[in-house]
Amino acid sequence: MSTTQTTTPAATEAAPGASVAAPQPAGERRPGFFLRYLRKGAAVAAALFLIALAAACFLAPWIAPYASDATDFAAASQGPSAAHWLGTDTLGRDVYSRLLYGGANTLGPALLTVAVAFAIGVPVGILSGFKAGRTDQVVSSILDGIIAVPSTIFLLAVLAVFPHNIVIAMVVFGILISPPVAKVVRSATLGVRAEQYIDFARISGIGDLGIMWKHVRSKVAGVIVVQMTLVSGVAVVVQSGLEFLGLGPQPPTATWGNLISDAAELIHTRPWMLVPTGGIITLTTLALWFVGDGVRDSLAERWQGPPATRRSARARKLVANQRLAAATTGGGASRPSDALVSVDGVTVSFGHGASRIPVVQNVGFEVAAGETVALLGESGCGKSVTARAVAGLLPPSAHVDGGTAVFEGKTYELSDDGDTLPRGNGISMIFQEPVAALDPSLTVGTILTNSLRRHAGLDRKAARARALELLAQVDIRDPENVLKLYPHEISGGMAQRVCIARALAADPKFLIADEPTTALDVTVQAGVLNLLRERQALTDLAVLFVTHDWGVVADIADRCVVMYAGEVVEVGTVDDLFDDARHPYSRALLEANPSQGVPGERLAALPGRVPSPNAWPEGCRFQSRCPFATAACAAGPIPLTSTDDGRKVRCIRWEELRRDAN
Ligand SMILES: Nc1ncnc2c1ncn2[C@@H]1O[C@H](COP(=O)(O)OP(=O)(O)OP(=O)(O)O)[C@@H](O)[C@H]1O
Repeated sequence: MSTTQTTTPAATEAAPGASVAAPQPAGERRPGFFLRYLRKGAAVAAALFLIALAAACFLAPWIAPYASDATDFAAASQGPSAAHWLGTDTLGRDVYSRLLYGGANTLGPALLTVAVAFAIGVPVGILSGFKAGRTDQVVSSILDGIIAVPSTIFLLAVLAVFPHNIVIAMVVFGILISPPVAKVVRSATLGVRAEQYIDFARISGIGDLGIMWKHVRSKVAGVIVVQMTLVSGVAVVVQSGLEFLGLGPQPPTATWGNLISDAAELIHTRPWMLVPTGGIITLTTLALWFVGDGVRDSLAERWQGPPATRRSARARKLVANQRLAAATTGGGASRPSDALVSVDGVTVSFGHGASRIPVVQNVGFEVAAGETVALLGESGCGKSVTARAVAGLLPPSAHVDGGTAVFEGKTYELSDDGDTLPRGNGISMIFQEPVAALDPSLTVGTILTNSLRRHAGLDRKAARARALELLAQVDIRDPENVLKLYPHEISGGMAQRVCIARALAADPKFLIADEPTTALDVTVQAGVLNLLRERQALTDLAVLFVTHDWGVVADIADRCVVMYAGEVVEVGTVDDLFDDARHPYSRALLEANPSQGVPGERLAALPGRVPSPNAWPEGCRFQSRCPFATAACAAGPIPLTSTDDGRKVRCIRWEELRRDAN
């Protein structure tokens, strides 16, 4: 008897060696868009109503029981009957038939308004939100200027020039209503732009247009659909209002506005007339809104996954202990003489004008091919800002005030957008939240094959084959199955492996890893670090590893760059730092490291906190927390001194302190 074994997607993650990546429960696969929409009763009913209404209106000449202007004075002003389901008007015309004919005359121009508003508003909104900064400011000012135009007066002026031409009026209304649409789309785009998968796409070398098309469009689609339904409703109401005022097509042409106008004249004698004429507009508008909500929710559900989990403090402590033990057998590489990447003078500030504050100043480091350099320091020291400045992925509010990166002998001036950097097959990056770094609307297969087709120029079939290979290389079992999954359907550890696979797909020479294991479960972390080491050994990848975890440093790094309050305070090999840290901050950090603790003894704490960038003191920035600080430490800026043994330290007392300690 044969048995069939089923594996959950997360369980397909491999467990390399002893550092087993514990399987995590995967999310259930979600049904497709239409099935999700069909689960929403009100939205389905609304869509059916709108389809039936539109079909009936546009087929009115064939299905309406009477002609639009067929009069029957003998049956004038009657209520609903078998012959006239919604009654007749004062000329004996069938109200139901006129509603159908009027619907075609009303819905057509209203759809034109929507088409014009979105043809203008969507691209402008996406461009403005995505480019942000100066472009956004200019576009927003223009949009504000158009919004300030009193649209009703403008429409009346248009109708004065083109009397009763409701089509032109509604096209103009489409133009006038496009700025609010653009603003809503812009806001949604600004939110998407801040997502890590956009950074990931940028560091992969995808251009702005490609990112807007592949990653932004689908995320703002829900907002666009909701706006479309809202604008459609508004267009129907505005058009009917203009026709009600007698500014649209003249009687006997049937429009919903004209029908309401006729009914309003009989409000005292035959109030019933207002029910079908006003009711159809109300029902249409409501149905549009329900459809919009249903589409938006169905789109969003496609990539909504369970919230990301962070590992516990206890787990962090455990891994730090494990890794520190490993460090005692690890050897530190000496300072590289053949740096692949040489970063110098990185200075970044946030804010504008007088409130502009530097957060990173004059930071530099080198990384050789095959080397891992850890960028280390407490939270707020400027590690991520430095790493992002080098990758050209700073948020829009940040400004690069200076800095260069020499990469493979070529010098790049660092800039706010980093557009000139050799992204993709030069520099790549992986992030702290792996699931957030993967576009939730794309499957793992699409994410990887897009990257491969772009960078390696492979066709669809070859890209798929290479994607399978890459997944196998990052120790994912059953890659065939994983290719079909969405990011929310895989575990954090597997997502980080996919991110690494994607980063490696472009065959980069320099990988920036911004705390890539911090959000992962302790055992999964070890697997990811192993994987990075393996890939590095095979490809001679240079890695900048941002972390605040000495255990991780001991596990993976060759050298350390310790940062404090926006500047580098010490540079040395891992062994140098563990055996003979020279800056009091590095020493204090090591002493406060949980894995250094002696059982039964209180762990040394590092008192105080990193000063915020607007409160950096004159002189040594660590002075207020340093037990060895003297008046000289506050006298002026402390230089980063290179020592004879190839290390660097920013402390005027380091030699004296070292002598005292010995
Ligand atoms: N978007 C931002 N706007 C204003 N200030 C910011 C912004 N991002 C970072 N900063 C400031 O820049 C400084 C450096 O932050 P950064 O994130 O680089 O620190 P970090 O050492 O990487 O810390 P963590 O480990 O917590 O990420 C901090 O003072 C922080 O408050």
